[in-house]
Formats: sequence, C-alpha cells, structure tokens
Amino acid sequence: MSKKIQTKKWDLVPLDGFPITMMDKGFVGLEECTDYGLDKQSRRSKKNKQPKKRKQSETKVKDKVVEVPQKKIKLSNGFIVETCKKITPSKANDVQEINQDIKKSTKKVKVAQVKADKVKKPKLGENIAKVTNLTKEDMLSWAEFKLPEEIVKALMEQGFKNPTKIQQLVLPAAIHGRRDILGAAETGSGKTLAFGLPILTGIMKLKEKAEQKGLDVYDIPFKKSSVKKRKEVENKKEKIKIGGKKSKDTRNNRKNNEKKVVNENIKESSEDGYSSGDENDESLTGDGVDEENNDSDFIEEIEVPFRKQKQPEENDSSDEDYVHLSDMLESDDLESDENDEDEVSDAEDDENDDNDDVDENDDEINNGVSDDEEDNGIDEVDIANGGRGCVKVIEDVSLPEQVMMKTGKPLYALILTPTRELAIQISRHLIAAAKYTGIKIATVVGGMAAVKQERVLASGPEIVVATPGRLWQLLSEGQSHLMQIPTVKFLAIDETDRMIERGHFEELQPLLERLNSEETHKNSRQNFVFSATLTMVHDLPSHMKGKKVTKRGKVLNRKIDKMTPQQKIKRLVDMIGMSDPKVVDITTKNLGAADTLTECRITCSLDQKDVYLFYILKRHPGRTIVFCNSINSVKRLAQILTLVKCNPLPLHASMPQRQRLKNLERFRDDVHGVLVSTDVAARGLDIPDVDHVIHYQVPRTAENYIHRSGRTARATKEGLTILMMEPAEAYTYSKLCRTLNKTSELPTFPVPSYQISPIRDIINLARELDSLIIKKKRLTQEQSWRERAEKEMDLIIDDDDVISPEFKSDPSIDKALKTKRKQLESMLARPLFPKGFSYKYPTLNEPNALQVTSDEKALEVMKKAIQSGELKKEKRKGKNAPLLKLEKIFKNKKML
Ligand SMILES: Nc1ncnc2c1ncn2[C@@H]1O[C@H](COP(=O)(O)OP(=O)(O)OP(=O)(O)O)[C@@H](O)[C@H]1O
Repeated sequence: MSKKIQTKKWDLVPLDGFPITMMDKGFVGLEECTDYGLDKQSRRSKKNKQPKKRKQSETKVKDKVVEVPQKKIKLSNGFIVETCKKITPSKANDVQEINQDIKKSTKKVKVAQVKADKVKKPKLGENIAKVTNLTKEDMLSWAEFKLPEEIVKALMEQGFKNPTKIQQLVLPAAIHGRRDILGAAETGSGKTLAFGLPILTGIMKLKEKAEQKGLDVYDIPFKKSSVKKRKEVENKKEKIKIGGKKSKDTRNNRKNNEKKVVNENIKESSEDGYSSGDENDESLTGDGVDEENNDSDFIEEIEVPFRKQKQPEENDSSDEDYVHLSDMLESDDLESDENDEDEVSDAEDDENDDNDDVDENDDEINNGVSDDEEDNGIDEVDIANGGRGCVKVIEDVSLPEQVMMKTGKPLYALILTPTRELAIQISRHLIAAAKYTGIKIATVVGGMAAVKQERVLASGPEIVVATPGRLWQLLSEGQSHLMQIPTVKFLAIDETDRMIERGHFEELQPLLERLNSEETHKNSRQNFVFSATLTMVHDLPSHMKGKKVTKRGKVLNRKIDKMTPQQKIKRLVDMIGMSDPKVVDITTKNLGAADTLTECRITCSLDQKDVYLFYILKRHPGRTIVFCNSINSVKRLAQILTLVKCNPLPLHASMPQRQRLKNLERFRDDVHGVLVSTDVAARGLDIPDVDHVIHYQVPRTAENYIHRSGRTARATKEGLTILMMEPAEAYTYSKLCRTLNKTSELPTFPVPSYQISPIRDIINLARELDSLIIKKKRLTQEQSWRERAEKEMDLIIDDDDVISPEFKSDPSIDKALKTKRKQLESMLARPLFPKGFSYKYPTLNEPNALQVTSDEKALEVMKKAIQSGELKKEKRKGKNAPLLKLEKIFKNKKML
C-alpha cells in the first residue's frame, strides 16, 4: 500500500454476515476511506481555488469535527484497523454539498431572475404598465358618474383619462338608473368597462349600505329604480282611481299630485338606486308633499344619439336601412310575445341551417383538408378535457337541491363569456379596475385545473367570470359559492349574440333557468348584455327557401322567413329575463366594425392563397392575425408558414389551454408576430397594436367577419383587414356583403404581379416539403402502431407481413427531404425584395402602377390605393362630364 494511501483516514466496515470461507483465507476486515484529503489546503489542486465563502463554510465544518481515531492496529495481511468514537464525515462530501449549495443558490438566483422577468411580463389581458402622468384633475370627465375614488384611482393609473363613448352613455343609466343595459358598440370600444364599472360600483355601494344599516347584504331588498318607479306610479294611479273625484279641476290636481308623488318617491329612494326595506315602505306611504322636482335621475335616462347624422357626401343609403336597437325595442314586434313564437323558432332553425349550408360550401374552400373536428361550435370542444368544454349537450342533469345559501361571502356578480381567453382577459381588466376596492374576481373556465378554481371559489370572490361549460360542471357538483347564483345582483353576458346561438352553449339555457328561478331575485338583478353584433341576422340559406320535397315525395311550400333583428333581440331579452332595458346602440352603418378600420380583399385562386399570404407577411411585416375556418386549415397553414420561416403561432380549440395562452402572450410580445387561429380568437380578445387581420378563408357569418376584423383598429387606433377570396367562395362573400349592407365590393389590395413569381417558387417548394414530411410521419406512425400492436397482442407475424426495412425508413423520402430543405433554405436566404428595387410595378389586382416605398405599411399602401381609385372614378366622371352635358342639351332640344 502506498504511503499516500496509508496517510488517509480509514473506517471499519462491519462484516456481519460475511462468508466465513473468506475469513479462512486471511480476510479479516474491510475499511472504507473516509477522508481522501481532497480539501487539504496544502494541496495544489484546482479545488483549492475555491471562493472565500466556500472556504469559510469548510472551516466551519472542520470546527465541528473534533473526534480523532483512537487506536491503529496493523494486521498481518497489511490491512490497518482503527477504531474511533465517531465517524468523521468526509470533507469531500462536504465540498460536494457546498458545491451543491452553491449550485442551488445560483439556480435559485436564476429562478428568481426568471421569475422576476416573468413578473415583469404582463399576462394576457393585463395592461402593459404605462407610466401615466395623469393627476386627479385630469380625471374630471369621470366625475359625473360618481364612481368610487378607488376605481377612479385605478383608471388613472391605467391612463384612462376619458370614458369611451359607450361608457359615457351606459354609466349614468347603469349606475344611477340601475337599468338593465342592452349595449351595442363597435369592436374595441371599451364595452368591458361599460359593464365592469357599474358592477364594481354597485358592489361597493351594496357593501357600504349593508355596513351603514347593519344589514346582511343578502337582506337588502334590491330594487331596480326603473321597476320601482313603474310600480309606484301604478300604485298611485290605482289609489287615485279609487278615491278620486271626477271633476275636471280635480283631475288636473290629480295629475299634478301624481307627478309630485313620482318625484317624491324617487327622491326618497336612495340616490344610488339601492334601497333598504325601510326606505321602500316609506316611499310607498308618501302622501305627495310638495317638493321641488330636483331629482330626475331615475325618471328618464340620458338621450342617446342613436342615429349617426348622414353626411351629405355619403351617397350610399346603407345607414338609412339600418335598424338600430332602439328602434327594435320600441317596435310592436317586441311587445307581442306569443304570436311570433313559431316564427322565432323557425328563424332559429334557419340560423343553424344557415351554418350547415355554409359548411357544405366550406368543404370546397378549405384547401382540400377535411375538417372533421370543425366547427359550428365544435371548435370549442376541449379534447384534452375529455370533450368537456363549451359545447356539451345537457341531458337530464339534476342539480343539487336549490337552497338559498348564505355563506357570509355573497356572490354579487356573474359574467359569462363564450371563450376561455376572453373570460381570462375580462377578469384581468376587472382586476385592474378593482385594484383598490378589495373586490375579488375569480375566473372559472375549462381546460384548467378545476381543483384550483374550486379553491379560489371557496375564498368567496364577489365576482365570477366564467365560460358556461365549466361553470355548469362546478354548479352540478354543488360548489357552495356558486349555489348563490340565483341571488346574484348583477349578470353580464358578453358577446351575447354568440352565447345564445342555438347549439353552441347548451349549458346556457339551464344556467339561465337557474338564474331566473326566483322571481324576486330575477326582478332585482341588474343585467348587462353586450356585443358589437347584437342585431345582425343572416340571410336564409338557399335550401331553406322556396319549396321542400319530403322523403315521401310530397312538395311543401315553406313559409320560412328570415329572423328579424327585432325577433332576435326579443328572444334575447326574454331568455335573460331583462326588464325595461336601456338601449345603448352606437353602432353605425359599419355594423359593429370600427370607423378606423380599413377593409380590402385579395381575389386569387385557392392554390395562390398561400403565396399571397406569404407576400403580405414578408412585404408588410407587422403584428398579424390570420383567421381560418377550421382547425385543420390552421394546422396546415402553420406548418407551411413554419417551413418558410414566418414563425407562426397556432391557436385552436384542440390545443392544450396552457399552450393557447402561451401563444397568445408570445404573439402579444412580438411586433412581427403571426397568429394563425380559428374563430376561437375572433371575439373580444384585446391584444394591443395588431396591424393586420387576414381572413384566409371567407368567414362563415357576417358576425365572424366583424369580430375577426375587430382584433385590429381597437381603441381609436387604425388597422387593416384583408379578406382572401377564391372563386368557390364567391357565394359566401356575396352573402357576407349583403348582410353587412355593403353597397360596393371591398376594394382590392394592390399586389405586384412580378413580385409574386419568386414567392410562388418558395411556397411550392415548401408545400412539396410539407407533403414529404406528412408522408414520413405517416410511415413512422404506421410502423410504430404495428410494432405496438404486435407487442400488446403477442402476435407472431408471417414473413410476408413483416415490413421490409427499406419501407420502414424509405431512404428516398429522407433524401428528398434533405435536398428540398437545403433548396428552400437557400431560396429563403436570398432577399425577397432586393434593395434598389424601384417599387414601381404593375399590379395584378390593380392594373395601374402604384408608387410604394420600401418601408411602407400595408395600411398606407391600401389607403393610397383607395385614394387613387377614388381619384380615377372622379377623373372618369370628369372626362364624361362634357359628353353628358352635350347629351343633356341634345335631349332638351329634342323635347322642344
Ligand atoms: N376609458 C378608456 N380609455 C382608454 N382606453 C380604454 C378605456 N376603456 C377601455 N379602454 C381600452 O380599450 C381597449 C378595448 O376595450 P374592450 O376590450 O373593452 O373593447 P370591446 O368593446 O369589449 O371590444 P370587443 O367588441 O372586441 O370585445 C382595451 O385595451 C381597454 O383597456
């Protein structure tokens, strides 16, 4: 044994159970080296160059070890046996531990850093922290709504100096009038806070009232002033009828009295529209003492400028034909209820069949990819969650017995949305506004752990923002906080038209039944119904019109009419249980699209769509959403765009929820991000500064067109939407234009024809590569499936059935893949739009040359094109003017 080894510290290893035979051969014992001396200061090893900190901790360890070996016995066979009271832990291990400690601490620092980075990054729906220099004085335009200070402070921090138009019109009626609201305004106009602020304010006032009066919130008789006002007037009328005299004079007096009583009662009701039981009683017994009519808050709401004044230069009459919500609610259509039941349900059928019809059509337009999962609501199915998502057929579900739950933490408000992302976004918008109020908001959506959501619900949040599927699930399981749903004081349904579409949210009907199960609570609940497309109705599909031949060959004359907007709204009001809703409709002839949106189209063959899309993405980079009609189209397009290095972020309903949110956040953080999505992202998503929305396929409904397009041009910003259309989509396109009251076609986006050919080569190559990849994938899948099946079933395969090795990994495919990949890489490495390029070109869609500078935005290009188109029209008119004049003179002469 070398000297080196001898100097080491050795420890005895017990030999219990060791074979005796070995002992016979002179084997007496075993020792283990407990100290390799790696930490010795004298040694010139790299390990000696340890940071100070490490050395310190080592010395500490050293200090701890005081035991030294007591006896050393050298055995005849050369082994050394030594005894010691305590085993000194190896310093080598210490070093290791220390190293681990250091690693751990650096890891911790890194994790903390990553966490800090994450903290800095706002989540979806969170406002990117702006530094606003707003002061309290700047917020004066909010003063008239008497919002609580805490809310104004939060709005100030977000830089919301003024209310948006819809907020301006909704807040007085909602906060002071406590009216139900039917709100329609263009996309991106701030509808979320138009219902969010009254809800937050209402909750704060309710809490305050309960505290002041020492009442339980549950016990506050919660009357809507509008309902109360009507009842009071009716009561008074009744009283006067019984006891009043018939003379003219007294009738006049009575009229005056009536007026006074109304005013007085209104004055007596609390200013905020919430009343305690005492107040209510007092008001009913009021004798009509003369008082000044100084509180007209609840008598009439602020007049809403419903109709946009027609500009003299506007020569289309679309706004004339446009029926506003206010017109609808005043119309007789809404007042009659029973007679039009059948018509309504027929019209509903049509709406559904309309979709079916388009589906048939759509099979031709989805690039030949079959859309099994698609859509008609199926887009909402959460496959990862066992199909449990927004679409579920409710059959004989018995809910736990309805009991009036008093958990001590009332559920004040329920907000329903059609998609999970929207629910999350709304929650975050409300959380930001409620920052200083202490109001808690919970999000209940599918695709995420239900347990977590249950835990949050157990803490008793005042507001729940939910999608119908998960909400119904938790309610069915008897979640105690949700059992208070029938007593909620506020209900908001965002994107309501989508929510009530038949076949889309089967859970909504039973949910509404549950919400409306108690008449008193239903009547006192304040309802908010919002969408940009509340009034839009579709044309009947062709197969629904005219005659129908039954299976037995009988010819039926169908009397199916298109659902009127009035019927649609009436159905909605009835379904939700609204009473005397205040209508705020500020949509214009654009039918829900923002005024700042520039619309255009690209007409090309189906085969060319990818080419034109690639051109737009490369030539005009910017934050772009590409909408497809089906999940399969999204997958295919995302694959092609990945191959041509556009870094697309796919988004569709069969993706895991986490990935969906991640992709949305990545998209938000990338100024050149490309989101390829189904209509799951069409509604409500508020991603700032989206430059372009591209409809890769003509959307199935006009609503979808409006909502998809509304992802750009938000909150007064400008944006561009491009509709890509191939010949087979012409019918859907014309239907879309009809529903949108378009009197002229969408203008064409200018694309230079000669710039397209190199791009076409790239796309063709990418497609070839894509089909090779799919082929290879299929082969691999098939092979692994066979192998698994063989294993599982313990099959013995005939020689004939064995896959030949060259078929297993087709070398020709691999080779072709390699070459094509290389080819594509080199093509992509070349500049697509070389410098020095004049940018003067004849365009395919716009035959006249256009001046485009290299860094021009697509929006600018389009605006120029529209302008030059207008100019040309004017010119043409100008050119023909003398001729027309002559013709007129000639005609006049003839007449004479
Ligand atoms: N008073 C305000 N001042 C400035 N910005 C506001 C104000 N209110 C809301 N916003 C911002 O406007 C944007 C659009 O708001 P919101 O998402 O509520 O629009 P929306 O009308 O619901 O749109 P959509 O119809 O697409 O759902 C959001 O980024 C929001 O933060």
